[in-house]
Amino acid sequence: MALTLESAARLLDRHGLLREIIHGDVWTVDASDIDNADKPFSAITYDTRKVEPGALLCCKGRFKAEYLKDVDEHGLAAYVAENDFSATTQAPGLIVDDVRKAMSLLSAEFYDRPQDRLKVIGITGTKGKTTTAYLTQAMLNGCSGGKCALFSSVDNCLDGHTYVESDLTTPESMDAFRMMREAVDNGMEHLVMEVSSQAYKVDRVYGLTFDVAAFLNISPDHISPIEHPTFEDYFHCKRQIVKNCRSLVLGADCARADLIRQDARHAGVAVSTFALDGASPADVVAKPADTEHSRFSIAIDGTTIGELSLTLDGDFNYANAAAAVAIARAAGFDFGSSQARKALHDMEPVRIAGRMEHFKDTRSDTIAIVDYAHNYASVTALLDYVDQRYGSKNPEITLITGSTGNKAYDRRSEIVKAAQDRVDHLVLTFEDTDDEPVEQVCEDMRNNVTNPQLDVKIILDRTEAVESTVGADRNDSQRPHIILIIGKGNERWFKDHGKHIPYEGDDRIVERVFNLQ
Ligand SMILES: CC(=O)N[C@H]1[C@@H](OP(=O)(O)OP(=O)(O)OC[C@H]2O[C@@H](n3ccc(=O)[nH]c3=O)[C@H](O)[C@@H]2O)O[C@H](CO)[C@@H](O)[C@@H]1O[C@H](C)C(=O)N[C@@H](C)C(=O)N[C@H](CCC(=O)O)C(=O)O
Ligand SMILES: Nc1ncnc2c1ncn2[C@@H]1O[C@H](COP(=O)(O)OP(=O)(O)OP(=O)(O)O)[C@@H](O)[C@H]1O
Repeated sequence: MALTLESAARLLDRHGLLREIIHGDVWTVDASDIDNADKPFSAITYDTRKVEPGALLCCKGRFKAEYLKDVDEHGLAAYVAENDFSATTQAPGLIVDDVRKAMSLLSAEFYDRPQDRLKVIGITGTKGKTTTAYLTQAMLNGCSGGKCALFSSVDNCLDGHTYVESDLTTPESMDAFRMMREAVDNGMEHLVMEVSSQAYKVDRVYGLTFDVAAFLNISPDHISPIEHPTFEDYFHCKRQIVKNCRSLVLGADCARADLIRQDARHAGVAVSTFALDGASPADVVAKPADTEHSRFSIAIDGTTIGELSLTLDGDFNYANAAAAVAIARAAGFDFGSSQARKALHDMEPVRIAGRMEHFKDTRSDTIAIVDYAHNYASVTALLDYVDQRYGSKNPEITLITGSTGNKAYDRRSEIVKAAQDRVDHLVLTFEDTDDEPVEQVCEDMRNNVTNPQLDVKIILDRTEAVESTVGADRNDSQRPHIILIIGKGNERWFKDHGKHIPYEGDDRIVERVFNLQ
């Protein structure tokens, strides 16, 4: 059904969000007092620069009245806001208590509730969201003939096969519902999406019920004045997914799993679990099938359904694969049938640019790994992998890392804490920032080093940091070398003072220096 001023007002009122409608001198809660209240809006936007005749505008975030300067000439039909802008526009205003919640509800209606036509899967957790989302999409795509869409922090995919770089982990609600509509129109039946803590903090998924939600793990991250003031707030935001789903998949080893189970009990939501073998008991378990940990078997309810060998290395990625199996099962996939082997097989080739990418030098015994680890949990997982896979060769390990400026301050100590007793050399370098000087971020990290044996260098220019470390002459060295370059993945830009600045990319620099291009 088309969205009109009348139906928008009714919807907002039903959700207790509508204060009043203001149009010139008219203040009312009855939309029929406003001319054209039954005329469908032609478009919906949160950006005045995109207003077209007949559009509904949501004024959210750090919106300023001055943005409304030309909107009447562009034909604005109405706006939704927490403030009265009748002094700046002649369009009627739906004045609400919370514009972000209003925007989510209105966008869903404007796009004709595409979520009702999709099986929607939401994945949250501190680490593994993107990987689990890709693995789940591969499996659901395989069993549905390519009908699974994806919203992730790397790419969005609205047709099962075309991947377009994304801006946010979880899109703004309006963008999410617009993309869901496009996915439905493209014939998609499933949507797998990452759900960040910010998504709940700023109501990007308000009113959305996930058919299946996954809560992978939780550890401190994203703590800063512009993200979450405390770990409690970060965790609280993520926990909202539990009461907004029909079925929950939970990492059996997730910290504070008991609290998440309580949330699920209170919400009447069924819980199933996944884990790596040897940890907590779980419904879906991944267990190494060889000593190299390059193959794992997957068991559901104690019965092995098959084995898989992922292109993505690392035990943690098999935990992510077990999560994907548990998610697909909760979404209704029948692993009891002969399809189980194919489902596991569908996950094997999944690669995610910039995650666990290995590069072998042809001239020395050196391996460089480009990965997206950037907090305590992921750096620990990465070093556990290095230990498990290469530890017997006693390699010399160098870690090249920075940490983001202006936010996630806890990472500066946590990355150092995870690495300082497990690597030989630490190279601190550029990472995304806003206006905080990168020198300061690197100095903060250096000040967290307490291991006097650790060789620490600051090389602010990231290209130089990677080039000089990867290109160092190692011909005389007795030990093999592992160089871990983390935190940027395959990103081809830096964020600096709110702008994207082109960057060659960690992976490409390694390929160039190793002569692999
Ligand atoms: C805190 C937050 O959620 N900020 C997001 C938000 O900003 P905002 O609403 O304040 O928007 P703004 O850019 O200040 O502008 C205010 C409004 O004025 C409008 N405008 C602006 C200019 C104009 O001429 N006319 C006009 O109408 C803008 O379209 C906007 O709607 O809306 C923007 C797009 O609409 C987002 O890009 C932006 O995310 C910022 C950039 C961001 O990076 N946030 C991070 C913290 C984030 O969300 N991260 C999470 C987690 C990542 C993880 O887990 O690793 C994520 O989900 O990505
Ligand atoms: N299950 C896991 N446990 C611990 N570390 C993991 C796990 N899965 C992935 N990692 C590590 O975290 C990094 C990021 O993985 P991924 O992108 O899948 O997580 P994410 O939750 O989407 O992260 P972010 O929120 O930072 O985008 C990987 O490069 C790897 O180092």
